[in-house]
Amino acid sequence: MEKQHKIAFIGAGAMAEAMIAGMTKTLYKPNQLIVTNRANKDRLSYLANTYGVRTETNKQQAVQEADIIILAMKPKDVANSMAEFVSSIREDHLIISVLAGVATDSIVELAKKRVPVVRAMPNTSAAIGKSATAISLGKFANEQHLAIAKSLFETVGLVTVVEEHHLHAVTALSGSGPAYVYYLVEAMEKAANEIGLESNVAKSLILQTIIGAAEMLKHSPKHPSALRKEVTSPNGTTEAGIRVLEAYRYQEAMIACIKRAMERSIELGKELIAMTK
Ligand SMILES: NC(=O)C1=CN([C@@H]2O[C@H](COP(=O)(O)OP(=O)(O)OC[C@H]3O[C@@H](n4cnc5c(N)ncnc54)[C@H](O)[C@@H]3O)[C@@H](O)[C@H]2O)C=CC1
Ligand SMILES: O=C(O)[C@@H]1CCC=N1
Repeated sequence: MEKQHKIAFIGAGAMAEAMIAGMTKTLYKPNQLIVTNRANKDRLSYLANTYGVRTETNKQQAVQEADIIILAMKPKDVANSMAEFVSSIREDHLIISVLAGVATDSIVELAKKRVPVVRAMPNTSAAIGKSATAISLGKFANEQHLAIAKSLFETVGLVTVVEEHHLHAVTALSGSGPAYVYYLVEAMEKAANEIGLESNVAKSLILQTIIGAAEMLKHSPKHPSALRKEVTSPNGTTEAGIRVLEAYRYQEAMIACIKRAMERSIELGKELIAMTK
């Protein structure tokens, strides 16, 4: 039987919870997960009560007990956080970082050891096993570490392996991606309200429309633009609506959004390097 890894989460926010929710629904027993955060004990109690995971306020203790350390704090907090448990990091640990923008080399430097690091970019759909996660290896990580990280993230969705420099793009696209979809839904809900639909009716219609379109994208061999054209009758309602989106440069806005998110990922990595110099 495969070894049951003990996993210490350092950081217990939105992303950690999404992973914990997904992981405890599948391969992991709650007692394999030890969760720590900066100081919020109520948050730890909530996670213990909701998922049955163990919580720990002593990060050194959590790290010592674990085989895998998952870094899940904000990028700006990683240096201070790792300083709290650096003496407990061993070279036989596997560190998995989900931090946006932060290079594996920066994590190795903060660990002050030749420790294997896997950098991952999941998204919050991990909570329901639907994350799109990309991972890449740091300089001391090998194929075995990759396999461990891959199987961990496969419990919460799809996993793809990319070269590390591509993780900035991945972060902008699929790490932040759920927020772009939620933003669209928010706009659709506002519109529905303004054109007089009752909110419950609108919600279920919007939800089914998004799910239906996503399933079409998944199962149809057609390009998204072909699927769009099938909805767009000449001189019909969709064409009239899309003309407005074009006037507002909707596609250009989305492209600019994703490019700016990618730039921000690069900035976050550089800000950490500047902070730790
Ligand atoms: N929220 C998302 O959709 C995604 C987030 N990420 C990455 O995940 C990381 C966490 O993001 P969120 O969960 O959204 O943030 P969050 O703000 O919800 O959670 C951050 C957590 O870090 C903890 N923390 C801060 N300083 C600490 C310290 N010194 N020691 C231990 N814990 C400490 C906080 O107590 C909190 O539990 C970020 O680096 C982000 O780039 C990656 C993919 C998606
Ligand atoms: O907004 C952020 O920085 C994080 C990374 C990807 C999603 N949330």
